[in-house]
Amino acid sequence: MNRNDTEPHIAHVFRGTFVHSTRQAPVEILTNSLLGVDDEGKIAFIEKDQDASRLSKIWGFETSKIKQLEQYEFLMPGMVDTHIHASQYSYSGTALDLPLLEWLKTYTFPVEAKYKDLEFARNIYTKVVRRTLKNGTTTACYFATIHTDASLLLGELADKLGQRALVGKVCMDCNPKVPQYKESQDECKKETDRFIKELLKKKYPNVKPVVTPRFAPSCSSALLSQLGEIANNNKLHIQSHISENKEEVDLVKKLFPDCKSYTDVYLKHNLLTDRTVMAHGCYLTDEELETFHETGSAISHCPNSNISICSGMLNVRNVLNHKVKLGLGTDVAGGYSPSMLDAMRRTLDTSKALTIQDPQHQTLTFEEIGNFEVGKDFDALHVNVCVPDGPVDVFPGEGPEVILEKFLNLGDDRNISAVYVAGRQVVPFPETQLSVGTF
Ligand SMILES: O=c1[nH]c(=O)c2nc[nH]c2[nH]1
Ligand SMILES: [Zn+2]
Repeated sequence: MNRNDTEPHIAHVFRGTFVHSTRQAPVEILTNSLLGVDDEGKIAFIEKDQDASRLSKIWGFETSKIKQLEQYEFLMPGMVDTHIHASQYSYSGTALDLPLLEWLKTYTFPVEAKYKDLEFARNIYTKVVRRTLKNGTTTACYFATIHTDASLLLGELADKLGQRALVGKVCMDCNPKVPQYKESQDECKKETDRFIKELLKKKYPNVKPVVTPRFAPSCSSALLSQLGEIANNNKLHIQSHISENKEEVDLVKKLFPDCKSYTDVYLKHNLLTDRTVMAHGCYLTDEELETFHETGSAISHCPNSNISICSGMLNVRNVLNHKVKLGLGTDVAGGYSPSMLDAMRRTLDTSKALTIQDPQHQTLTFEEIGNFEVGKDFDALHVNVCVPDGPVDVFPGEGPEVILEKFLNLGDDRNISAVYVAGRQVVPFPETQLSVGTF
């Protein structure tokens, strides 16, 4: 039963409570268990405690090295932010007083135009990667800006700080209201090719490019076609926005009169694939949701943003009934919080608001939050619900279910004592990374 030397070795073993979700059970809590992570960052085993000495022989670790989690501590899967604008982080928490199209013109485009300056970009991109990691985002699907070099820098920083990321150089060749912030169709294509080539050349293990048309109103039909082709030829992920706000949906109807719906615009340009993530989708019809299901495209639900800039309320229950893949996103800075705990809470708030409007609506419960399975990368949060002066109080008799629910509803980054991505501990930050650069 002993292992040979060519097999990976065990890097960490934890004993205690592990929270995960499986296909059968949205939330499963394993108590008194052992979880081993190998030196390739993969979960090697999850077993009951009493097997410690047998496991130590099989896997060749010393039982004295087991890290014991205490009563109010547990490990849970890292959180995935499926939609966040790294470039908008500088003004998150402000500028929430305009609807989408005016918000873009007034706040967003002028700020994004500044990312031509790489030092400006370095400061904000360092901060957003650190802030999201500290809040437990182990994977982020980022929009950057139209600038290739700054977008490459975001990829470099995510790699250096240890976050798993998809990074998108934003593509837009139409911007009548702020014409200085766009590229020509030709530049967009060339720069997207360069961005993909240079990012892939770095061979970062956990950072990859994602093809990123901003949204249909900022892209010509020719550009959308080219981006569809690039994504499909290179088997890359695609991200964009869809049906966020009513004015935007009407605008798309005018701009693409030959398409029968917003979804049809992306479908016709080969942008709906099983690697596509579209943010929002508040106004998608049942027929459009069927197209999402058929193409395997996913929706990123961004409830903070949807409420903050008064866009709409996505009926997640209906999306799930259509068996469309769904993830959650912060949509910083339309959403004001960089925390995925906030995204989970707002998801439930929105669902409850829909129930208030229509008591027949079936309110959501805790969403699927990722899972730990043997062979999966160990992207995990070490949670401690009981930290001095923290946001949560615990009381006698509270078991792991209550402790988990309190963390999800009341916890914050003070309760996230460590973050692991692919087995590497990335939070707390190493001493060498403690200085953050300029203001
Ligand atoms: O919430 C949003 N943020 C954006 O930056 C954006 N661009 C197009 N559509 C958008 N929606
Ligand atoms: Zn967005």
